[in-house]
Amino acid sequence: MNKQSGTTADNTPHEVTRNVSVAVIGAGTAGQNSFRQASKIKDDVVIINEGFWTTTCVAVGCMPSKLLIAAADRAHDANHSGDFGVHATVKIDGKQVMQRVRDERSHFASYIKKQVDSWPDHKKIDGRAHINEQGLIEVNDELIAAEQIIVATGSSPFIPDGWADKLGDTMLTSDSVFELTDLPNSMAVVGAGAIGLELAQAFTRLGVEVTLLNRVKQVAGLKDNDINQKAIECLSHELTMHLGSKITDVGQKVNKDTQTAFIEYEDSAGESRQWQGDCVLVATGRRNNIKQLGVEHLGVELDDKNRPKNLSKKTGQIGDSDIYIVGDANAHIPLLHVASDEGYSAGNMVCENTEDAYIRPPATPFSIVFCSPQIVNVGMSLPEIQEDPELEFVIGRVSFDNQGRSRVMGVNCGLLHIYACKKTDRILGASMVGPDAEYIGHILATAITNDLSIKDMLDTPFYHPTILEGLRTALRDVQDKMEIPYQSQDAQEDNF
Ligand SMILES: Cc1cc2nc3c(=O)[nH]c(=O)nc-3n(C[C@H](O)[C@H](O)[C@H](O)COP(=O)(O)OP(=O)(O)OC[C@H]3O[C@@H](n4cnc5c(N)ncnc54)[C@H](O)[C@@H]3O)c2cc1C
Ligand SMILES: NC(=O)c1ccc[n+]([C@@H]2O[C@H](COP(=O)([O-])OP(=O)(O)OC[C@H]3O[C@@H](n4cnc5c(N)ncnc54)[C@H](O)[C@@H]3O)[C@@H](O)[C@H]2O)c1
Repeated sequence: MNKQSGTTADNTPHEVTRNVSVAVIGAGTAGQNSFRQASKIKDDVVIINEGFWTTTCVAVGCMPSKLLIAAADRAHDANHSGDFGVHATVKIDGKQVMQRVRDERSHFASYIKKQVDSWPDHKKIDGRAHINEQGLIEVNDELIAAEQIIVATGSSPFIPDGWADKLGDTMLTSDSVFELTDLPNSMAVVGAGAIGLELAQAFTRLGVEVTLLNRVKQVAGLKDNDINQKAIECLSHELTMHLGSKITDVGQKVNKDTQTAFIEYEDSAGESRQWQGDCVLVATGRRNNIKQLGVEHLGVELDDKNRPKNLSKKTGQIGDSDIYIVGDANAHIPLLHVASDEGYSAGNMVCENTEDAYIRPPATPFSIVFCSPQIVNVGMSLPEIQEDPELEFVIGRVSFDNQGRSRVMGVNCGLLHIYACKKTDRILGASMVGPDAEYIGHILATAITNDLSIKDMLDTPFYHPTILEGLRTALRDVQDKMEIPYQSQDAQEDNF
């Protein structure tokens, strides 16, 4: 790829302006990790980024969303303390809520900024990169020939065709919602994936009148029907959801200085309905930023969903080429820890850092949605297990509706399914909605990653009274269904 000249766009030079060993495109979590690792060994590494250098996670993703949820949870606890005989009067200051989200975000961003500021200026290029037909990188007035390229361009909110124009200023996405200076009175959230659920519930808890619409009767993409039904039941206690709705039109009505958004939809019974309110948060998925980049000029083939073919899930390398596609850009698993690991691995690969480099194996699939109760998936999904005729499996279950500590805390709604292999006594996967699911998920991910047996797990102490005892109940149920008589205790006995 070391070509010295080429046909370039009108505003870029026809001669190569610099030759580098490695070019990283995109300075989010994945790109920054790649750059840091590659720079440990090679001096001629550049990183090109358009927009903020403080990562999607910190600027418009994981952190501001969790900050909003933190405020919402405070409001929820205060509003529901009456059940415990503790009566509080709650006043929500929307301006202060949103200001704290941004102030704390700035705090997190300052660490990243400090790191980025420490990198030499000549290695950082602020601009939008494009790969031309010669495989050279065009950015601003530069034409860069790179021996190896790491693409870490992330993903962006997907907005259905025409909605941005029709909704105008009444449309929000996760890119703009954290810039609100006050809480709206009412909001529709479209999409019941991770973003839609987390934000719809958070705004509801903060007193916004929220209506959540989703195309299918499924939340958080849950693939286990029982867990999906339970999640819908638990979330419906406080969230107005219209699942299985088909949106037929969106728009805004302008009346003097005020704008109102509307959504026309057919509900799950086929009835035509209209929603009206202050704004619409579009959370209909994200798409990887790759289509316009020109990776096809590097010999990368994309499938019909714009996912690169021949992707190494360990390093992001495309076949045995000099191209790596990491993080959300490869649309494999668009989560922070995956972007971080892939970026780190690719950075080590390109500089052949065999000294202190450890290329991590692909992580056990693991996701958490931070709604209440939380939704967690670990390892293989139920359909994946069912598709494999070799896998003889049982499903161990526990309900959290009457689980001791969950009831004590007033968070007793939930269900955990553990899928376990009869032949190997190992956990294949799990799906859950319930309290403390983030911790239960981590224990299950550790068990799968480290090949622990059900027996190993049951030999581990479970403290009483904890919500985690629910996990033990499900493990005992697995054991019972496998007919392995390690500990013949009644699976439900430790509910209290
Ligand atoms: C609201 C929200 C909440 C989330 N919550 C969680 C969570 O709780 N847990 C979790 O694990 N994940 C969460 N995620 C997902 C997580 O944020 C992403 O998986 C992760 O940030 C992706 O990192 P990345 O490095 O791949 O991309 P990014 O951080 O997006 O970096 C990509 C960079 O490339 C730049 N770029 C794009 N195209 C070009 C180009 N042509 N030239 C130059 N630069 C370019 C972009 O501007 C950007 O700066 C959340 C996401 C959102 C939106
Ligand atoms: N806690 C977390 O880990 C976390 C939090 C937020 C985001 N994320 C990441 O961000 C990614 C994107 O999240 P997301 O929630 O935007 O996407 P998603 O793909 O998970 O969910 C989108 C939802 O929108 C629905 N939808 C799509 N088009 C629609 C339409 N026209 N009308 C009604 N419903 C429609 C889909 O049925 C789906 O339920 C996630 O996959 C995840 O990787 C993770």
